[in-house]
Amino acid sequence: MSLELRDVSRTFDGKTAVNNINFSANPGEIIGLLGTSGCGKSTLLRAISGLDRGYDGEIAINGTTTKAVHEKVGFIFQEPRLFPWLTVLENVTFGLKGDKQDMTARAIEYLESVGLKGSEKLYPKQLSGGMAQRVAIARALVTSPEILLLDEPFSALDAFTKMQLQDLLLDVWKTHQSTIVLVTHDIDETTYLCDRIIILRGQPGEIDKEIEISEARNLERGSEKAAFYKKEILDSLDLNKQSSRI
Ligand SMILES: Nc1ncnc2c1ncn2[C@@H]1O[C@H](COP(=O)(O)OP(=O)(O)OP(=O)(O)O)[C@@H](O)[C@H]1O
Repeated sequence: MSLELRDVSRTFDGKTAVNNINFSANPGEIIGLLGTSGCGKSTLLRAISGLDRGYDGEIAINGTTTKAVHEKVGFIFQEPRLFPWLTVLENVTFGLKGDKQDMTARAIEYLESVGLKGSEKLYPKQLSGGMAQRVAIARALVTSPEILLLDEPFSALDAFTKMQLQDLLLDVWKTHQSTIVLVTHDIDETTYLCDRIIILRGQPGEIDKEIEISEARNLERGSEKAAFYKKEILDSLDLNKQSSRI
């Protein structure tokens, strides 16, 4: 599904958090939203998800303007937000409509696809951080979202688990081809995963730059080309003071 934001602004108690945001995502594209703390990244995701309707401007999903929570939009947060009293399997099937047996089979299939086969009966307190976030990914995917909104989904994880889950996300993306909007502070994550990176700056946050990764998902971690994009991003965020001193 495509996604388009037209002149989206959000004001809280007279203070503008994001101003005049315009961008679009084609079906199956992975868009990164990058910017320093407080520039309104999560505010934009909440508006796209329909959880917050207090914005100005328009958000169109597949060409249709909507302010409702769209059934084809899934959300993954920084913390897994699992119900502690439910098992892994019950967390994934929670709220699903339809035949219980079918839903259970579907949830098991998704748990398997995120590497959690055999963990269905565990409770959240028995899981590592990475396992819990895998459950959150399975729970988001089981509804077959066509637009997936990720708000710093891996930032609470150690570096190795983070890389494993980035690869897992790419695996599931290859199968489902969801359109993804990824909010992150991790520049390497954006160059590794995204087709385009939208850089927000300021308070209120505005789009400063859009960087297209022409070799999207063909940039190895640590490669020269990935470093080239990283420098471009750091420069545009004014986080490369050394280079301006030379
Ligand atoms: N519900 C709210 N009520 C009042 N102000 C809010 C609300 N939500 C966000 N804001 C304000 O909007 C601005 C943008 O916040 P937001 O959380 O979207 O930024 P962010 O870029 O996601 O930050 P971070 O990277 O630190 O998560 C901040 O000044 C924040 O205080």
